[in-house]
Amino acid sequence: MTKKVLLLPGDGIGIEIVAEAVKVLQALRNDYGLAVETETALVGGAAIDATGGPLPEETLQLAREADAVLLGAVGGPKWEPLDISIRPEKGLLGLRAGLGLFANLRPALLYPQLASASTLRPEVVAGLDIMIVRELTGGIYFGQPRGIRTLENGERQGFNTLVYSESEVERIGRAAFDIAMKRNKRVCSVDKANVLECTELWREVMIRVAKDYPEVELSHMYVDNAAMQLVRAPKQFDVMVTTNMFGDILSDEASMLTGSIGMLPSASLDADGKGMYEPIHGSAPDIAGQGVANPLATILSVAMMLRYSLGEEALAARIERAVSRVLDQGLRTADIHTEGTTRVGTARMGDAVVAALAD
Ligand SMILES: NC(=O)C1=CN([C@@H]2O[C@H](COP(=O)(O)OP(=O)(O)OC[C@H]3O[C@@H](n4cnc5c(N)ncnc54)[C@H](O)[C@@H]3O)[C@@H](O)[C@H]2O)C=CC1
Ligand SMILES: CC(C)CC(=O)C(=O)O
Ligand SMILES: [Mg+2]
Repeated sequence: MTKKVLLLPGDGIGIEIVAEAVKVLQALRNDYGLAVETETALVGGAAIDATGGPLPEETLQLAREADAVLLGAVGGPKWEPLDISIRPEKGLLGLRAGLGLFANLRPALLYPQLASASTLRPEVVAGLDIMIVRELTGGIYFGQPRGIRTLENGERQGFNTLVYSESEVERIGRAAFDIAMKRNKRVCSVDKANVLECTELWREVMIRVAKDYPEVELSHMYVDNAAMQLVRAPKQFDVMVTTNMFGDILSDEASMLTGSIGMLPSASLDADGKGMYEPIHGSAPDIAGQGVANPLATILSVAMMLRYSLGEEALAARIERAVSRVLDQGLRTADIHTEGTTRVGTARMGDAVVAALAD
């Protein structure tokens, strides 16, 4: 049966990188038997400009009806501060919550060809393969109350609330342990349980969940130490499970160990495996429109889509091999360019991946 994929390019480089991912999807449809049809809808700043709001009801409905969603990125200076293309009531966070996408998988995998592009020494990152499992629909990004209020003395005060219920922690814990069972059977839960009661509960629940996975070794780490350990000895980690905000920050950090934030894909899954797929980076207004953004994180997000939502493992592996192949050819966008390699733009990188699908 033909699967439906909803494309949400969004803003800034989102438009450029999704165009390259679409080339890959089209090649898989034309030449490799992928039964897929795509539709495109508005989200983020583009939707604000066209309809007055960042998440039109029609977009949410199309996303619900689709088998999977591919998102570029949203936001930009035009819609900041307090970027309304992202905020929980309706923007990107509203889309994630509206689809129930509580489990965000962010694999920090080093392609060996990019060892010299990593911020760490090649011997420290060789073989790096971490799966960051980030809780995506709770925590401080969603907690109530929130806002900016004026105190009696006239001073203004900003406030946000970190909230997790046991069931929210348990389901993300189970997602992380299930993934660990298919990997090296080690989960490191990252919290700040020495200061925040909310994450004291998080730790308790993780310990409880671990009892159902006797083969998996559970460890705990405070987030400040985890941030340091990631740049000291990242290969100590297999699966890291953490809160929405900590996972947001740690995954951007981990991306640089793989060469660039332009290399990290992600899958955001609901309880039934339906998902939205997106690079972990944002709309990169500083390079938008220049044709230099790295499309590989988005193309690798298509591979995750094929694996997790469309049941096409062989085609997912084909994309990942193609990415490896273009790196073998020495092709690099500016963010991963190193001496002796060939600098290419966004479109040429996308075309090269399409050509390498045949290998
Ligand atoms: N999922 C989403 O839609 C996200 C949206 N944002 C939004 O994006 C906008 C920009 O946010 P920033 O904090 O600047 O984060 P960003 O991730 O957009 O950019 C950070 C830095 O990484 C570079 N970069 C990002 N992706 C790249 C790629 N594919 N190739 C080469 N270089 C790349 C950018 O040029 C920039 O120097 C903001 O409006 C923010 O709210 C931020 C993060 C995620
Ligand atoms: C809405 C933000 C949390 C976007 C972001 O930075 C991310 O998901 O990585
Ligand atoms: Mg982020």
